[in-house]
Formats: sequence, structure tokens, C-alpha cells
Amino acid sequence: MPFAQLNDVKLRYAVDGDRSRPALVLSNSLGTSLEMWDPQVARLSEHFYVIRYDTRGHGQSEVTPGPYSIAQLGGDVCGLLDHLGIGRAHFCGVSMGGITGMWLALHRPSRVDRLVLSNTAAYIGPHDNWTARAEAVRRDGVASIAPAVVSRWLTPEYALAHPEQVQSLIAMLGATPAEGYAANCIAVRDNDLRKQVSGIRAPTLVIAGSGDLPTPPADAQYLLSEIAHASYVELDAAHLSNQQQPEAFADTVIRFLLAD
Ligand SMILES: O=C(O)CCC(=O)CC(=O)O
Repeated sequence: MPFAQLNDVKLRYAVDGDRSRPALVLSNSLGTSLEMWDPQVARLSEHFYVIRYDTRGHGQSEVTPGPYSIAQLGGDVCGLLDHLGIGRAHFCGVSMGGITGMWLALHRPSRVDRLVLSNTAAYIGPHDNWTARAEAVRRDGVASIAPAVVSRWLTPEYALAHPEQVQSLIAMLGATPAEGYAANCIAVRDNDLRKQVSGIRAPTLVIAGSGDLPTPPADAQYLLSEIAHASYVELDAAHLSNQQQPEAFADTVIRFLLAD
């Protein structure tokens, strides 16, 4: 897979689909890599020029010295679009990826066409838990927290019925570099866009998971109530609804992005 050398970071990315189609950027959640989008990429690339990347500090992207900020992660998306010669794109992010999308829509609105905010929130607390999580992974490695974190990504019933998917997500999370994970924990910890999201002007789809504990439907409904041109879909899923409901997730995103 190719790498883009930006100002201060090298990002791994992948492109799928015909370059003449509208561009769609997919942004991963904390502790995943661009492979988190494998269940959707074939469907999405029938309609879009799909750009996926490993967020700074994740997957095979560079781990630059932390802590990171959401502004830095948003700047990376602009740098990647510049690298690819793309001015404006649809943007879809899960959790931390969704926060990156909110930042872009607020601070670089000319780069964002339509916005999909999945399993995310304007603020994900509590503050001290992020500090403790960053310290834990620096001390004991990301693998030490992987089973507990992945238990929040899929509902218990679904996880029981899909043990191989659970193991694969635990492996993806466990492969995240500890310093990169910790630096991104601080970016999530220090982000609070609750008073700003009403400034988002991009047409926005908010996707919630009915069983999402880290970013419950109430967080999604807050985004719905604050963002002027927002719609809402709730899927029967936990925190990573694109993993638990791969087809419904792809259908929902495609319907929204292609609507008149
Ligand atoms: O998933 C994210 O990007 C941030 C929220 C998070 O890590 C939730 C969790 O699994 O505890």
C-alpha cells in the first residue's frame, strides 16, 4: 500500500474505485487501522473514489512524538487530500474518525462535501479515563487492554456468535503502537466540540449503535439536535457499527451520499 509523506508525518493510505467518481475519505476509530473498512470498501467503491488511511500513530502510519490533537489529525486529512490532488471530499469517520470529521467540517469546510459521523460524540469523557488508558498502554502495551476494549465494539450476543471477528479485532487493536495509541487517547481526551458543532454546515448523517456504550445514542442525538442539516440512523450494533452491521452500514452511507 502507498504512503504519503506529509509535512511532519508519513501516512499509509489506500485508494479504491474510479478516480473520476466523487471522493470519499474513511477515517478509522481509535486502535484500528484502515482495514477496519474492509467490510465496506467493495460496495462503497462502486460509487466513490474511496480513500482510506491509517490515522497518525496507527497501523503502519508513522508514530510521531505525541501527544496529538484533533486539529493535527484534521490537518493530516487535508495534507493527504493535497497529496492526492483532491480539493473536496465526502468524509465518513467512526468514533475518533468522526471527531476528526467534525473538526474538518468546522475548520476546513471547503474540504468537506457531505459528512457521516458514526458512533461518535462531540465530547467523549471522562477526562481521567483517557489519561489512565494512555498510561496503561505505555506501561503494559495495547494488547493488555485489547479484550476489554473490543468487548465494547460488538454487542455481547454478536461477539459470542462471531469469535473469529472478535479475535481479528483484538489482533488489529493489539498491533497498534503503544505510543501512537497513547498519543491519540490524549487527542480524544482534550477534544470538546459540544459548543461548536452547531457551526457545522455540511449535510450530515449521524449513525448511532443502539448498544454503543462509549458513545451512546444520546451523544448521536445531541449531534442531530445541534447540526442544522443532519439526519439520524440507529443500527442494532455496539461501538463499531460498521463491523457489526457491515451491509446496513454501507447501504445507509451510500443512500445518504447519493441522495439529491
Ligand atoms: O473508538 C474511538 O475512536 C474512541 C472511543 C473508544 O476508544 C471507545 C472504547 O472502545 O472504549
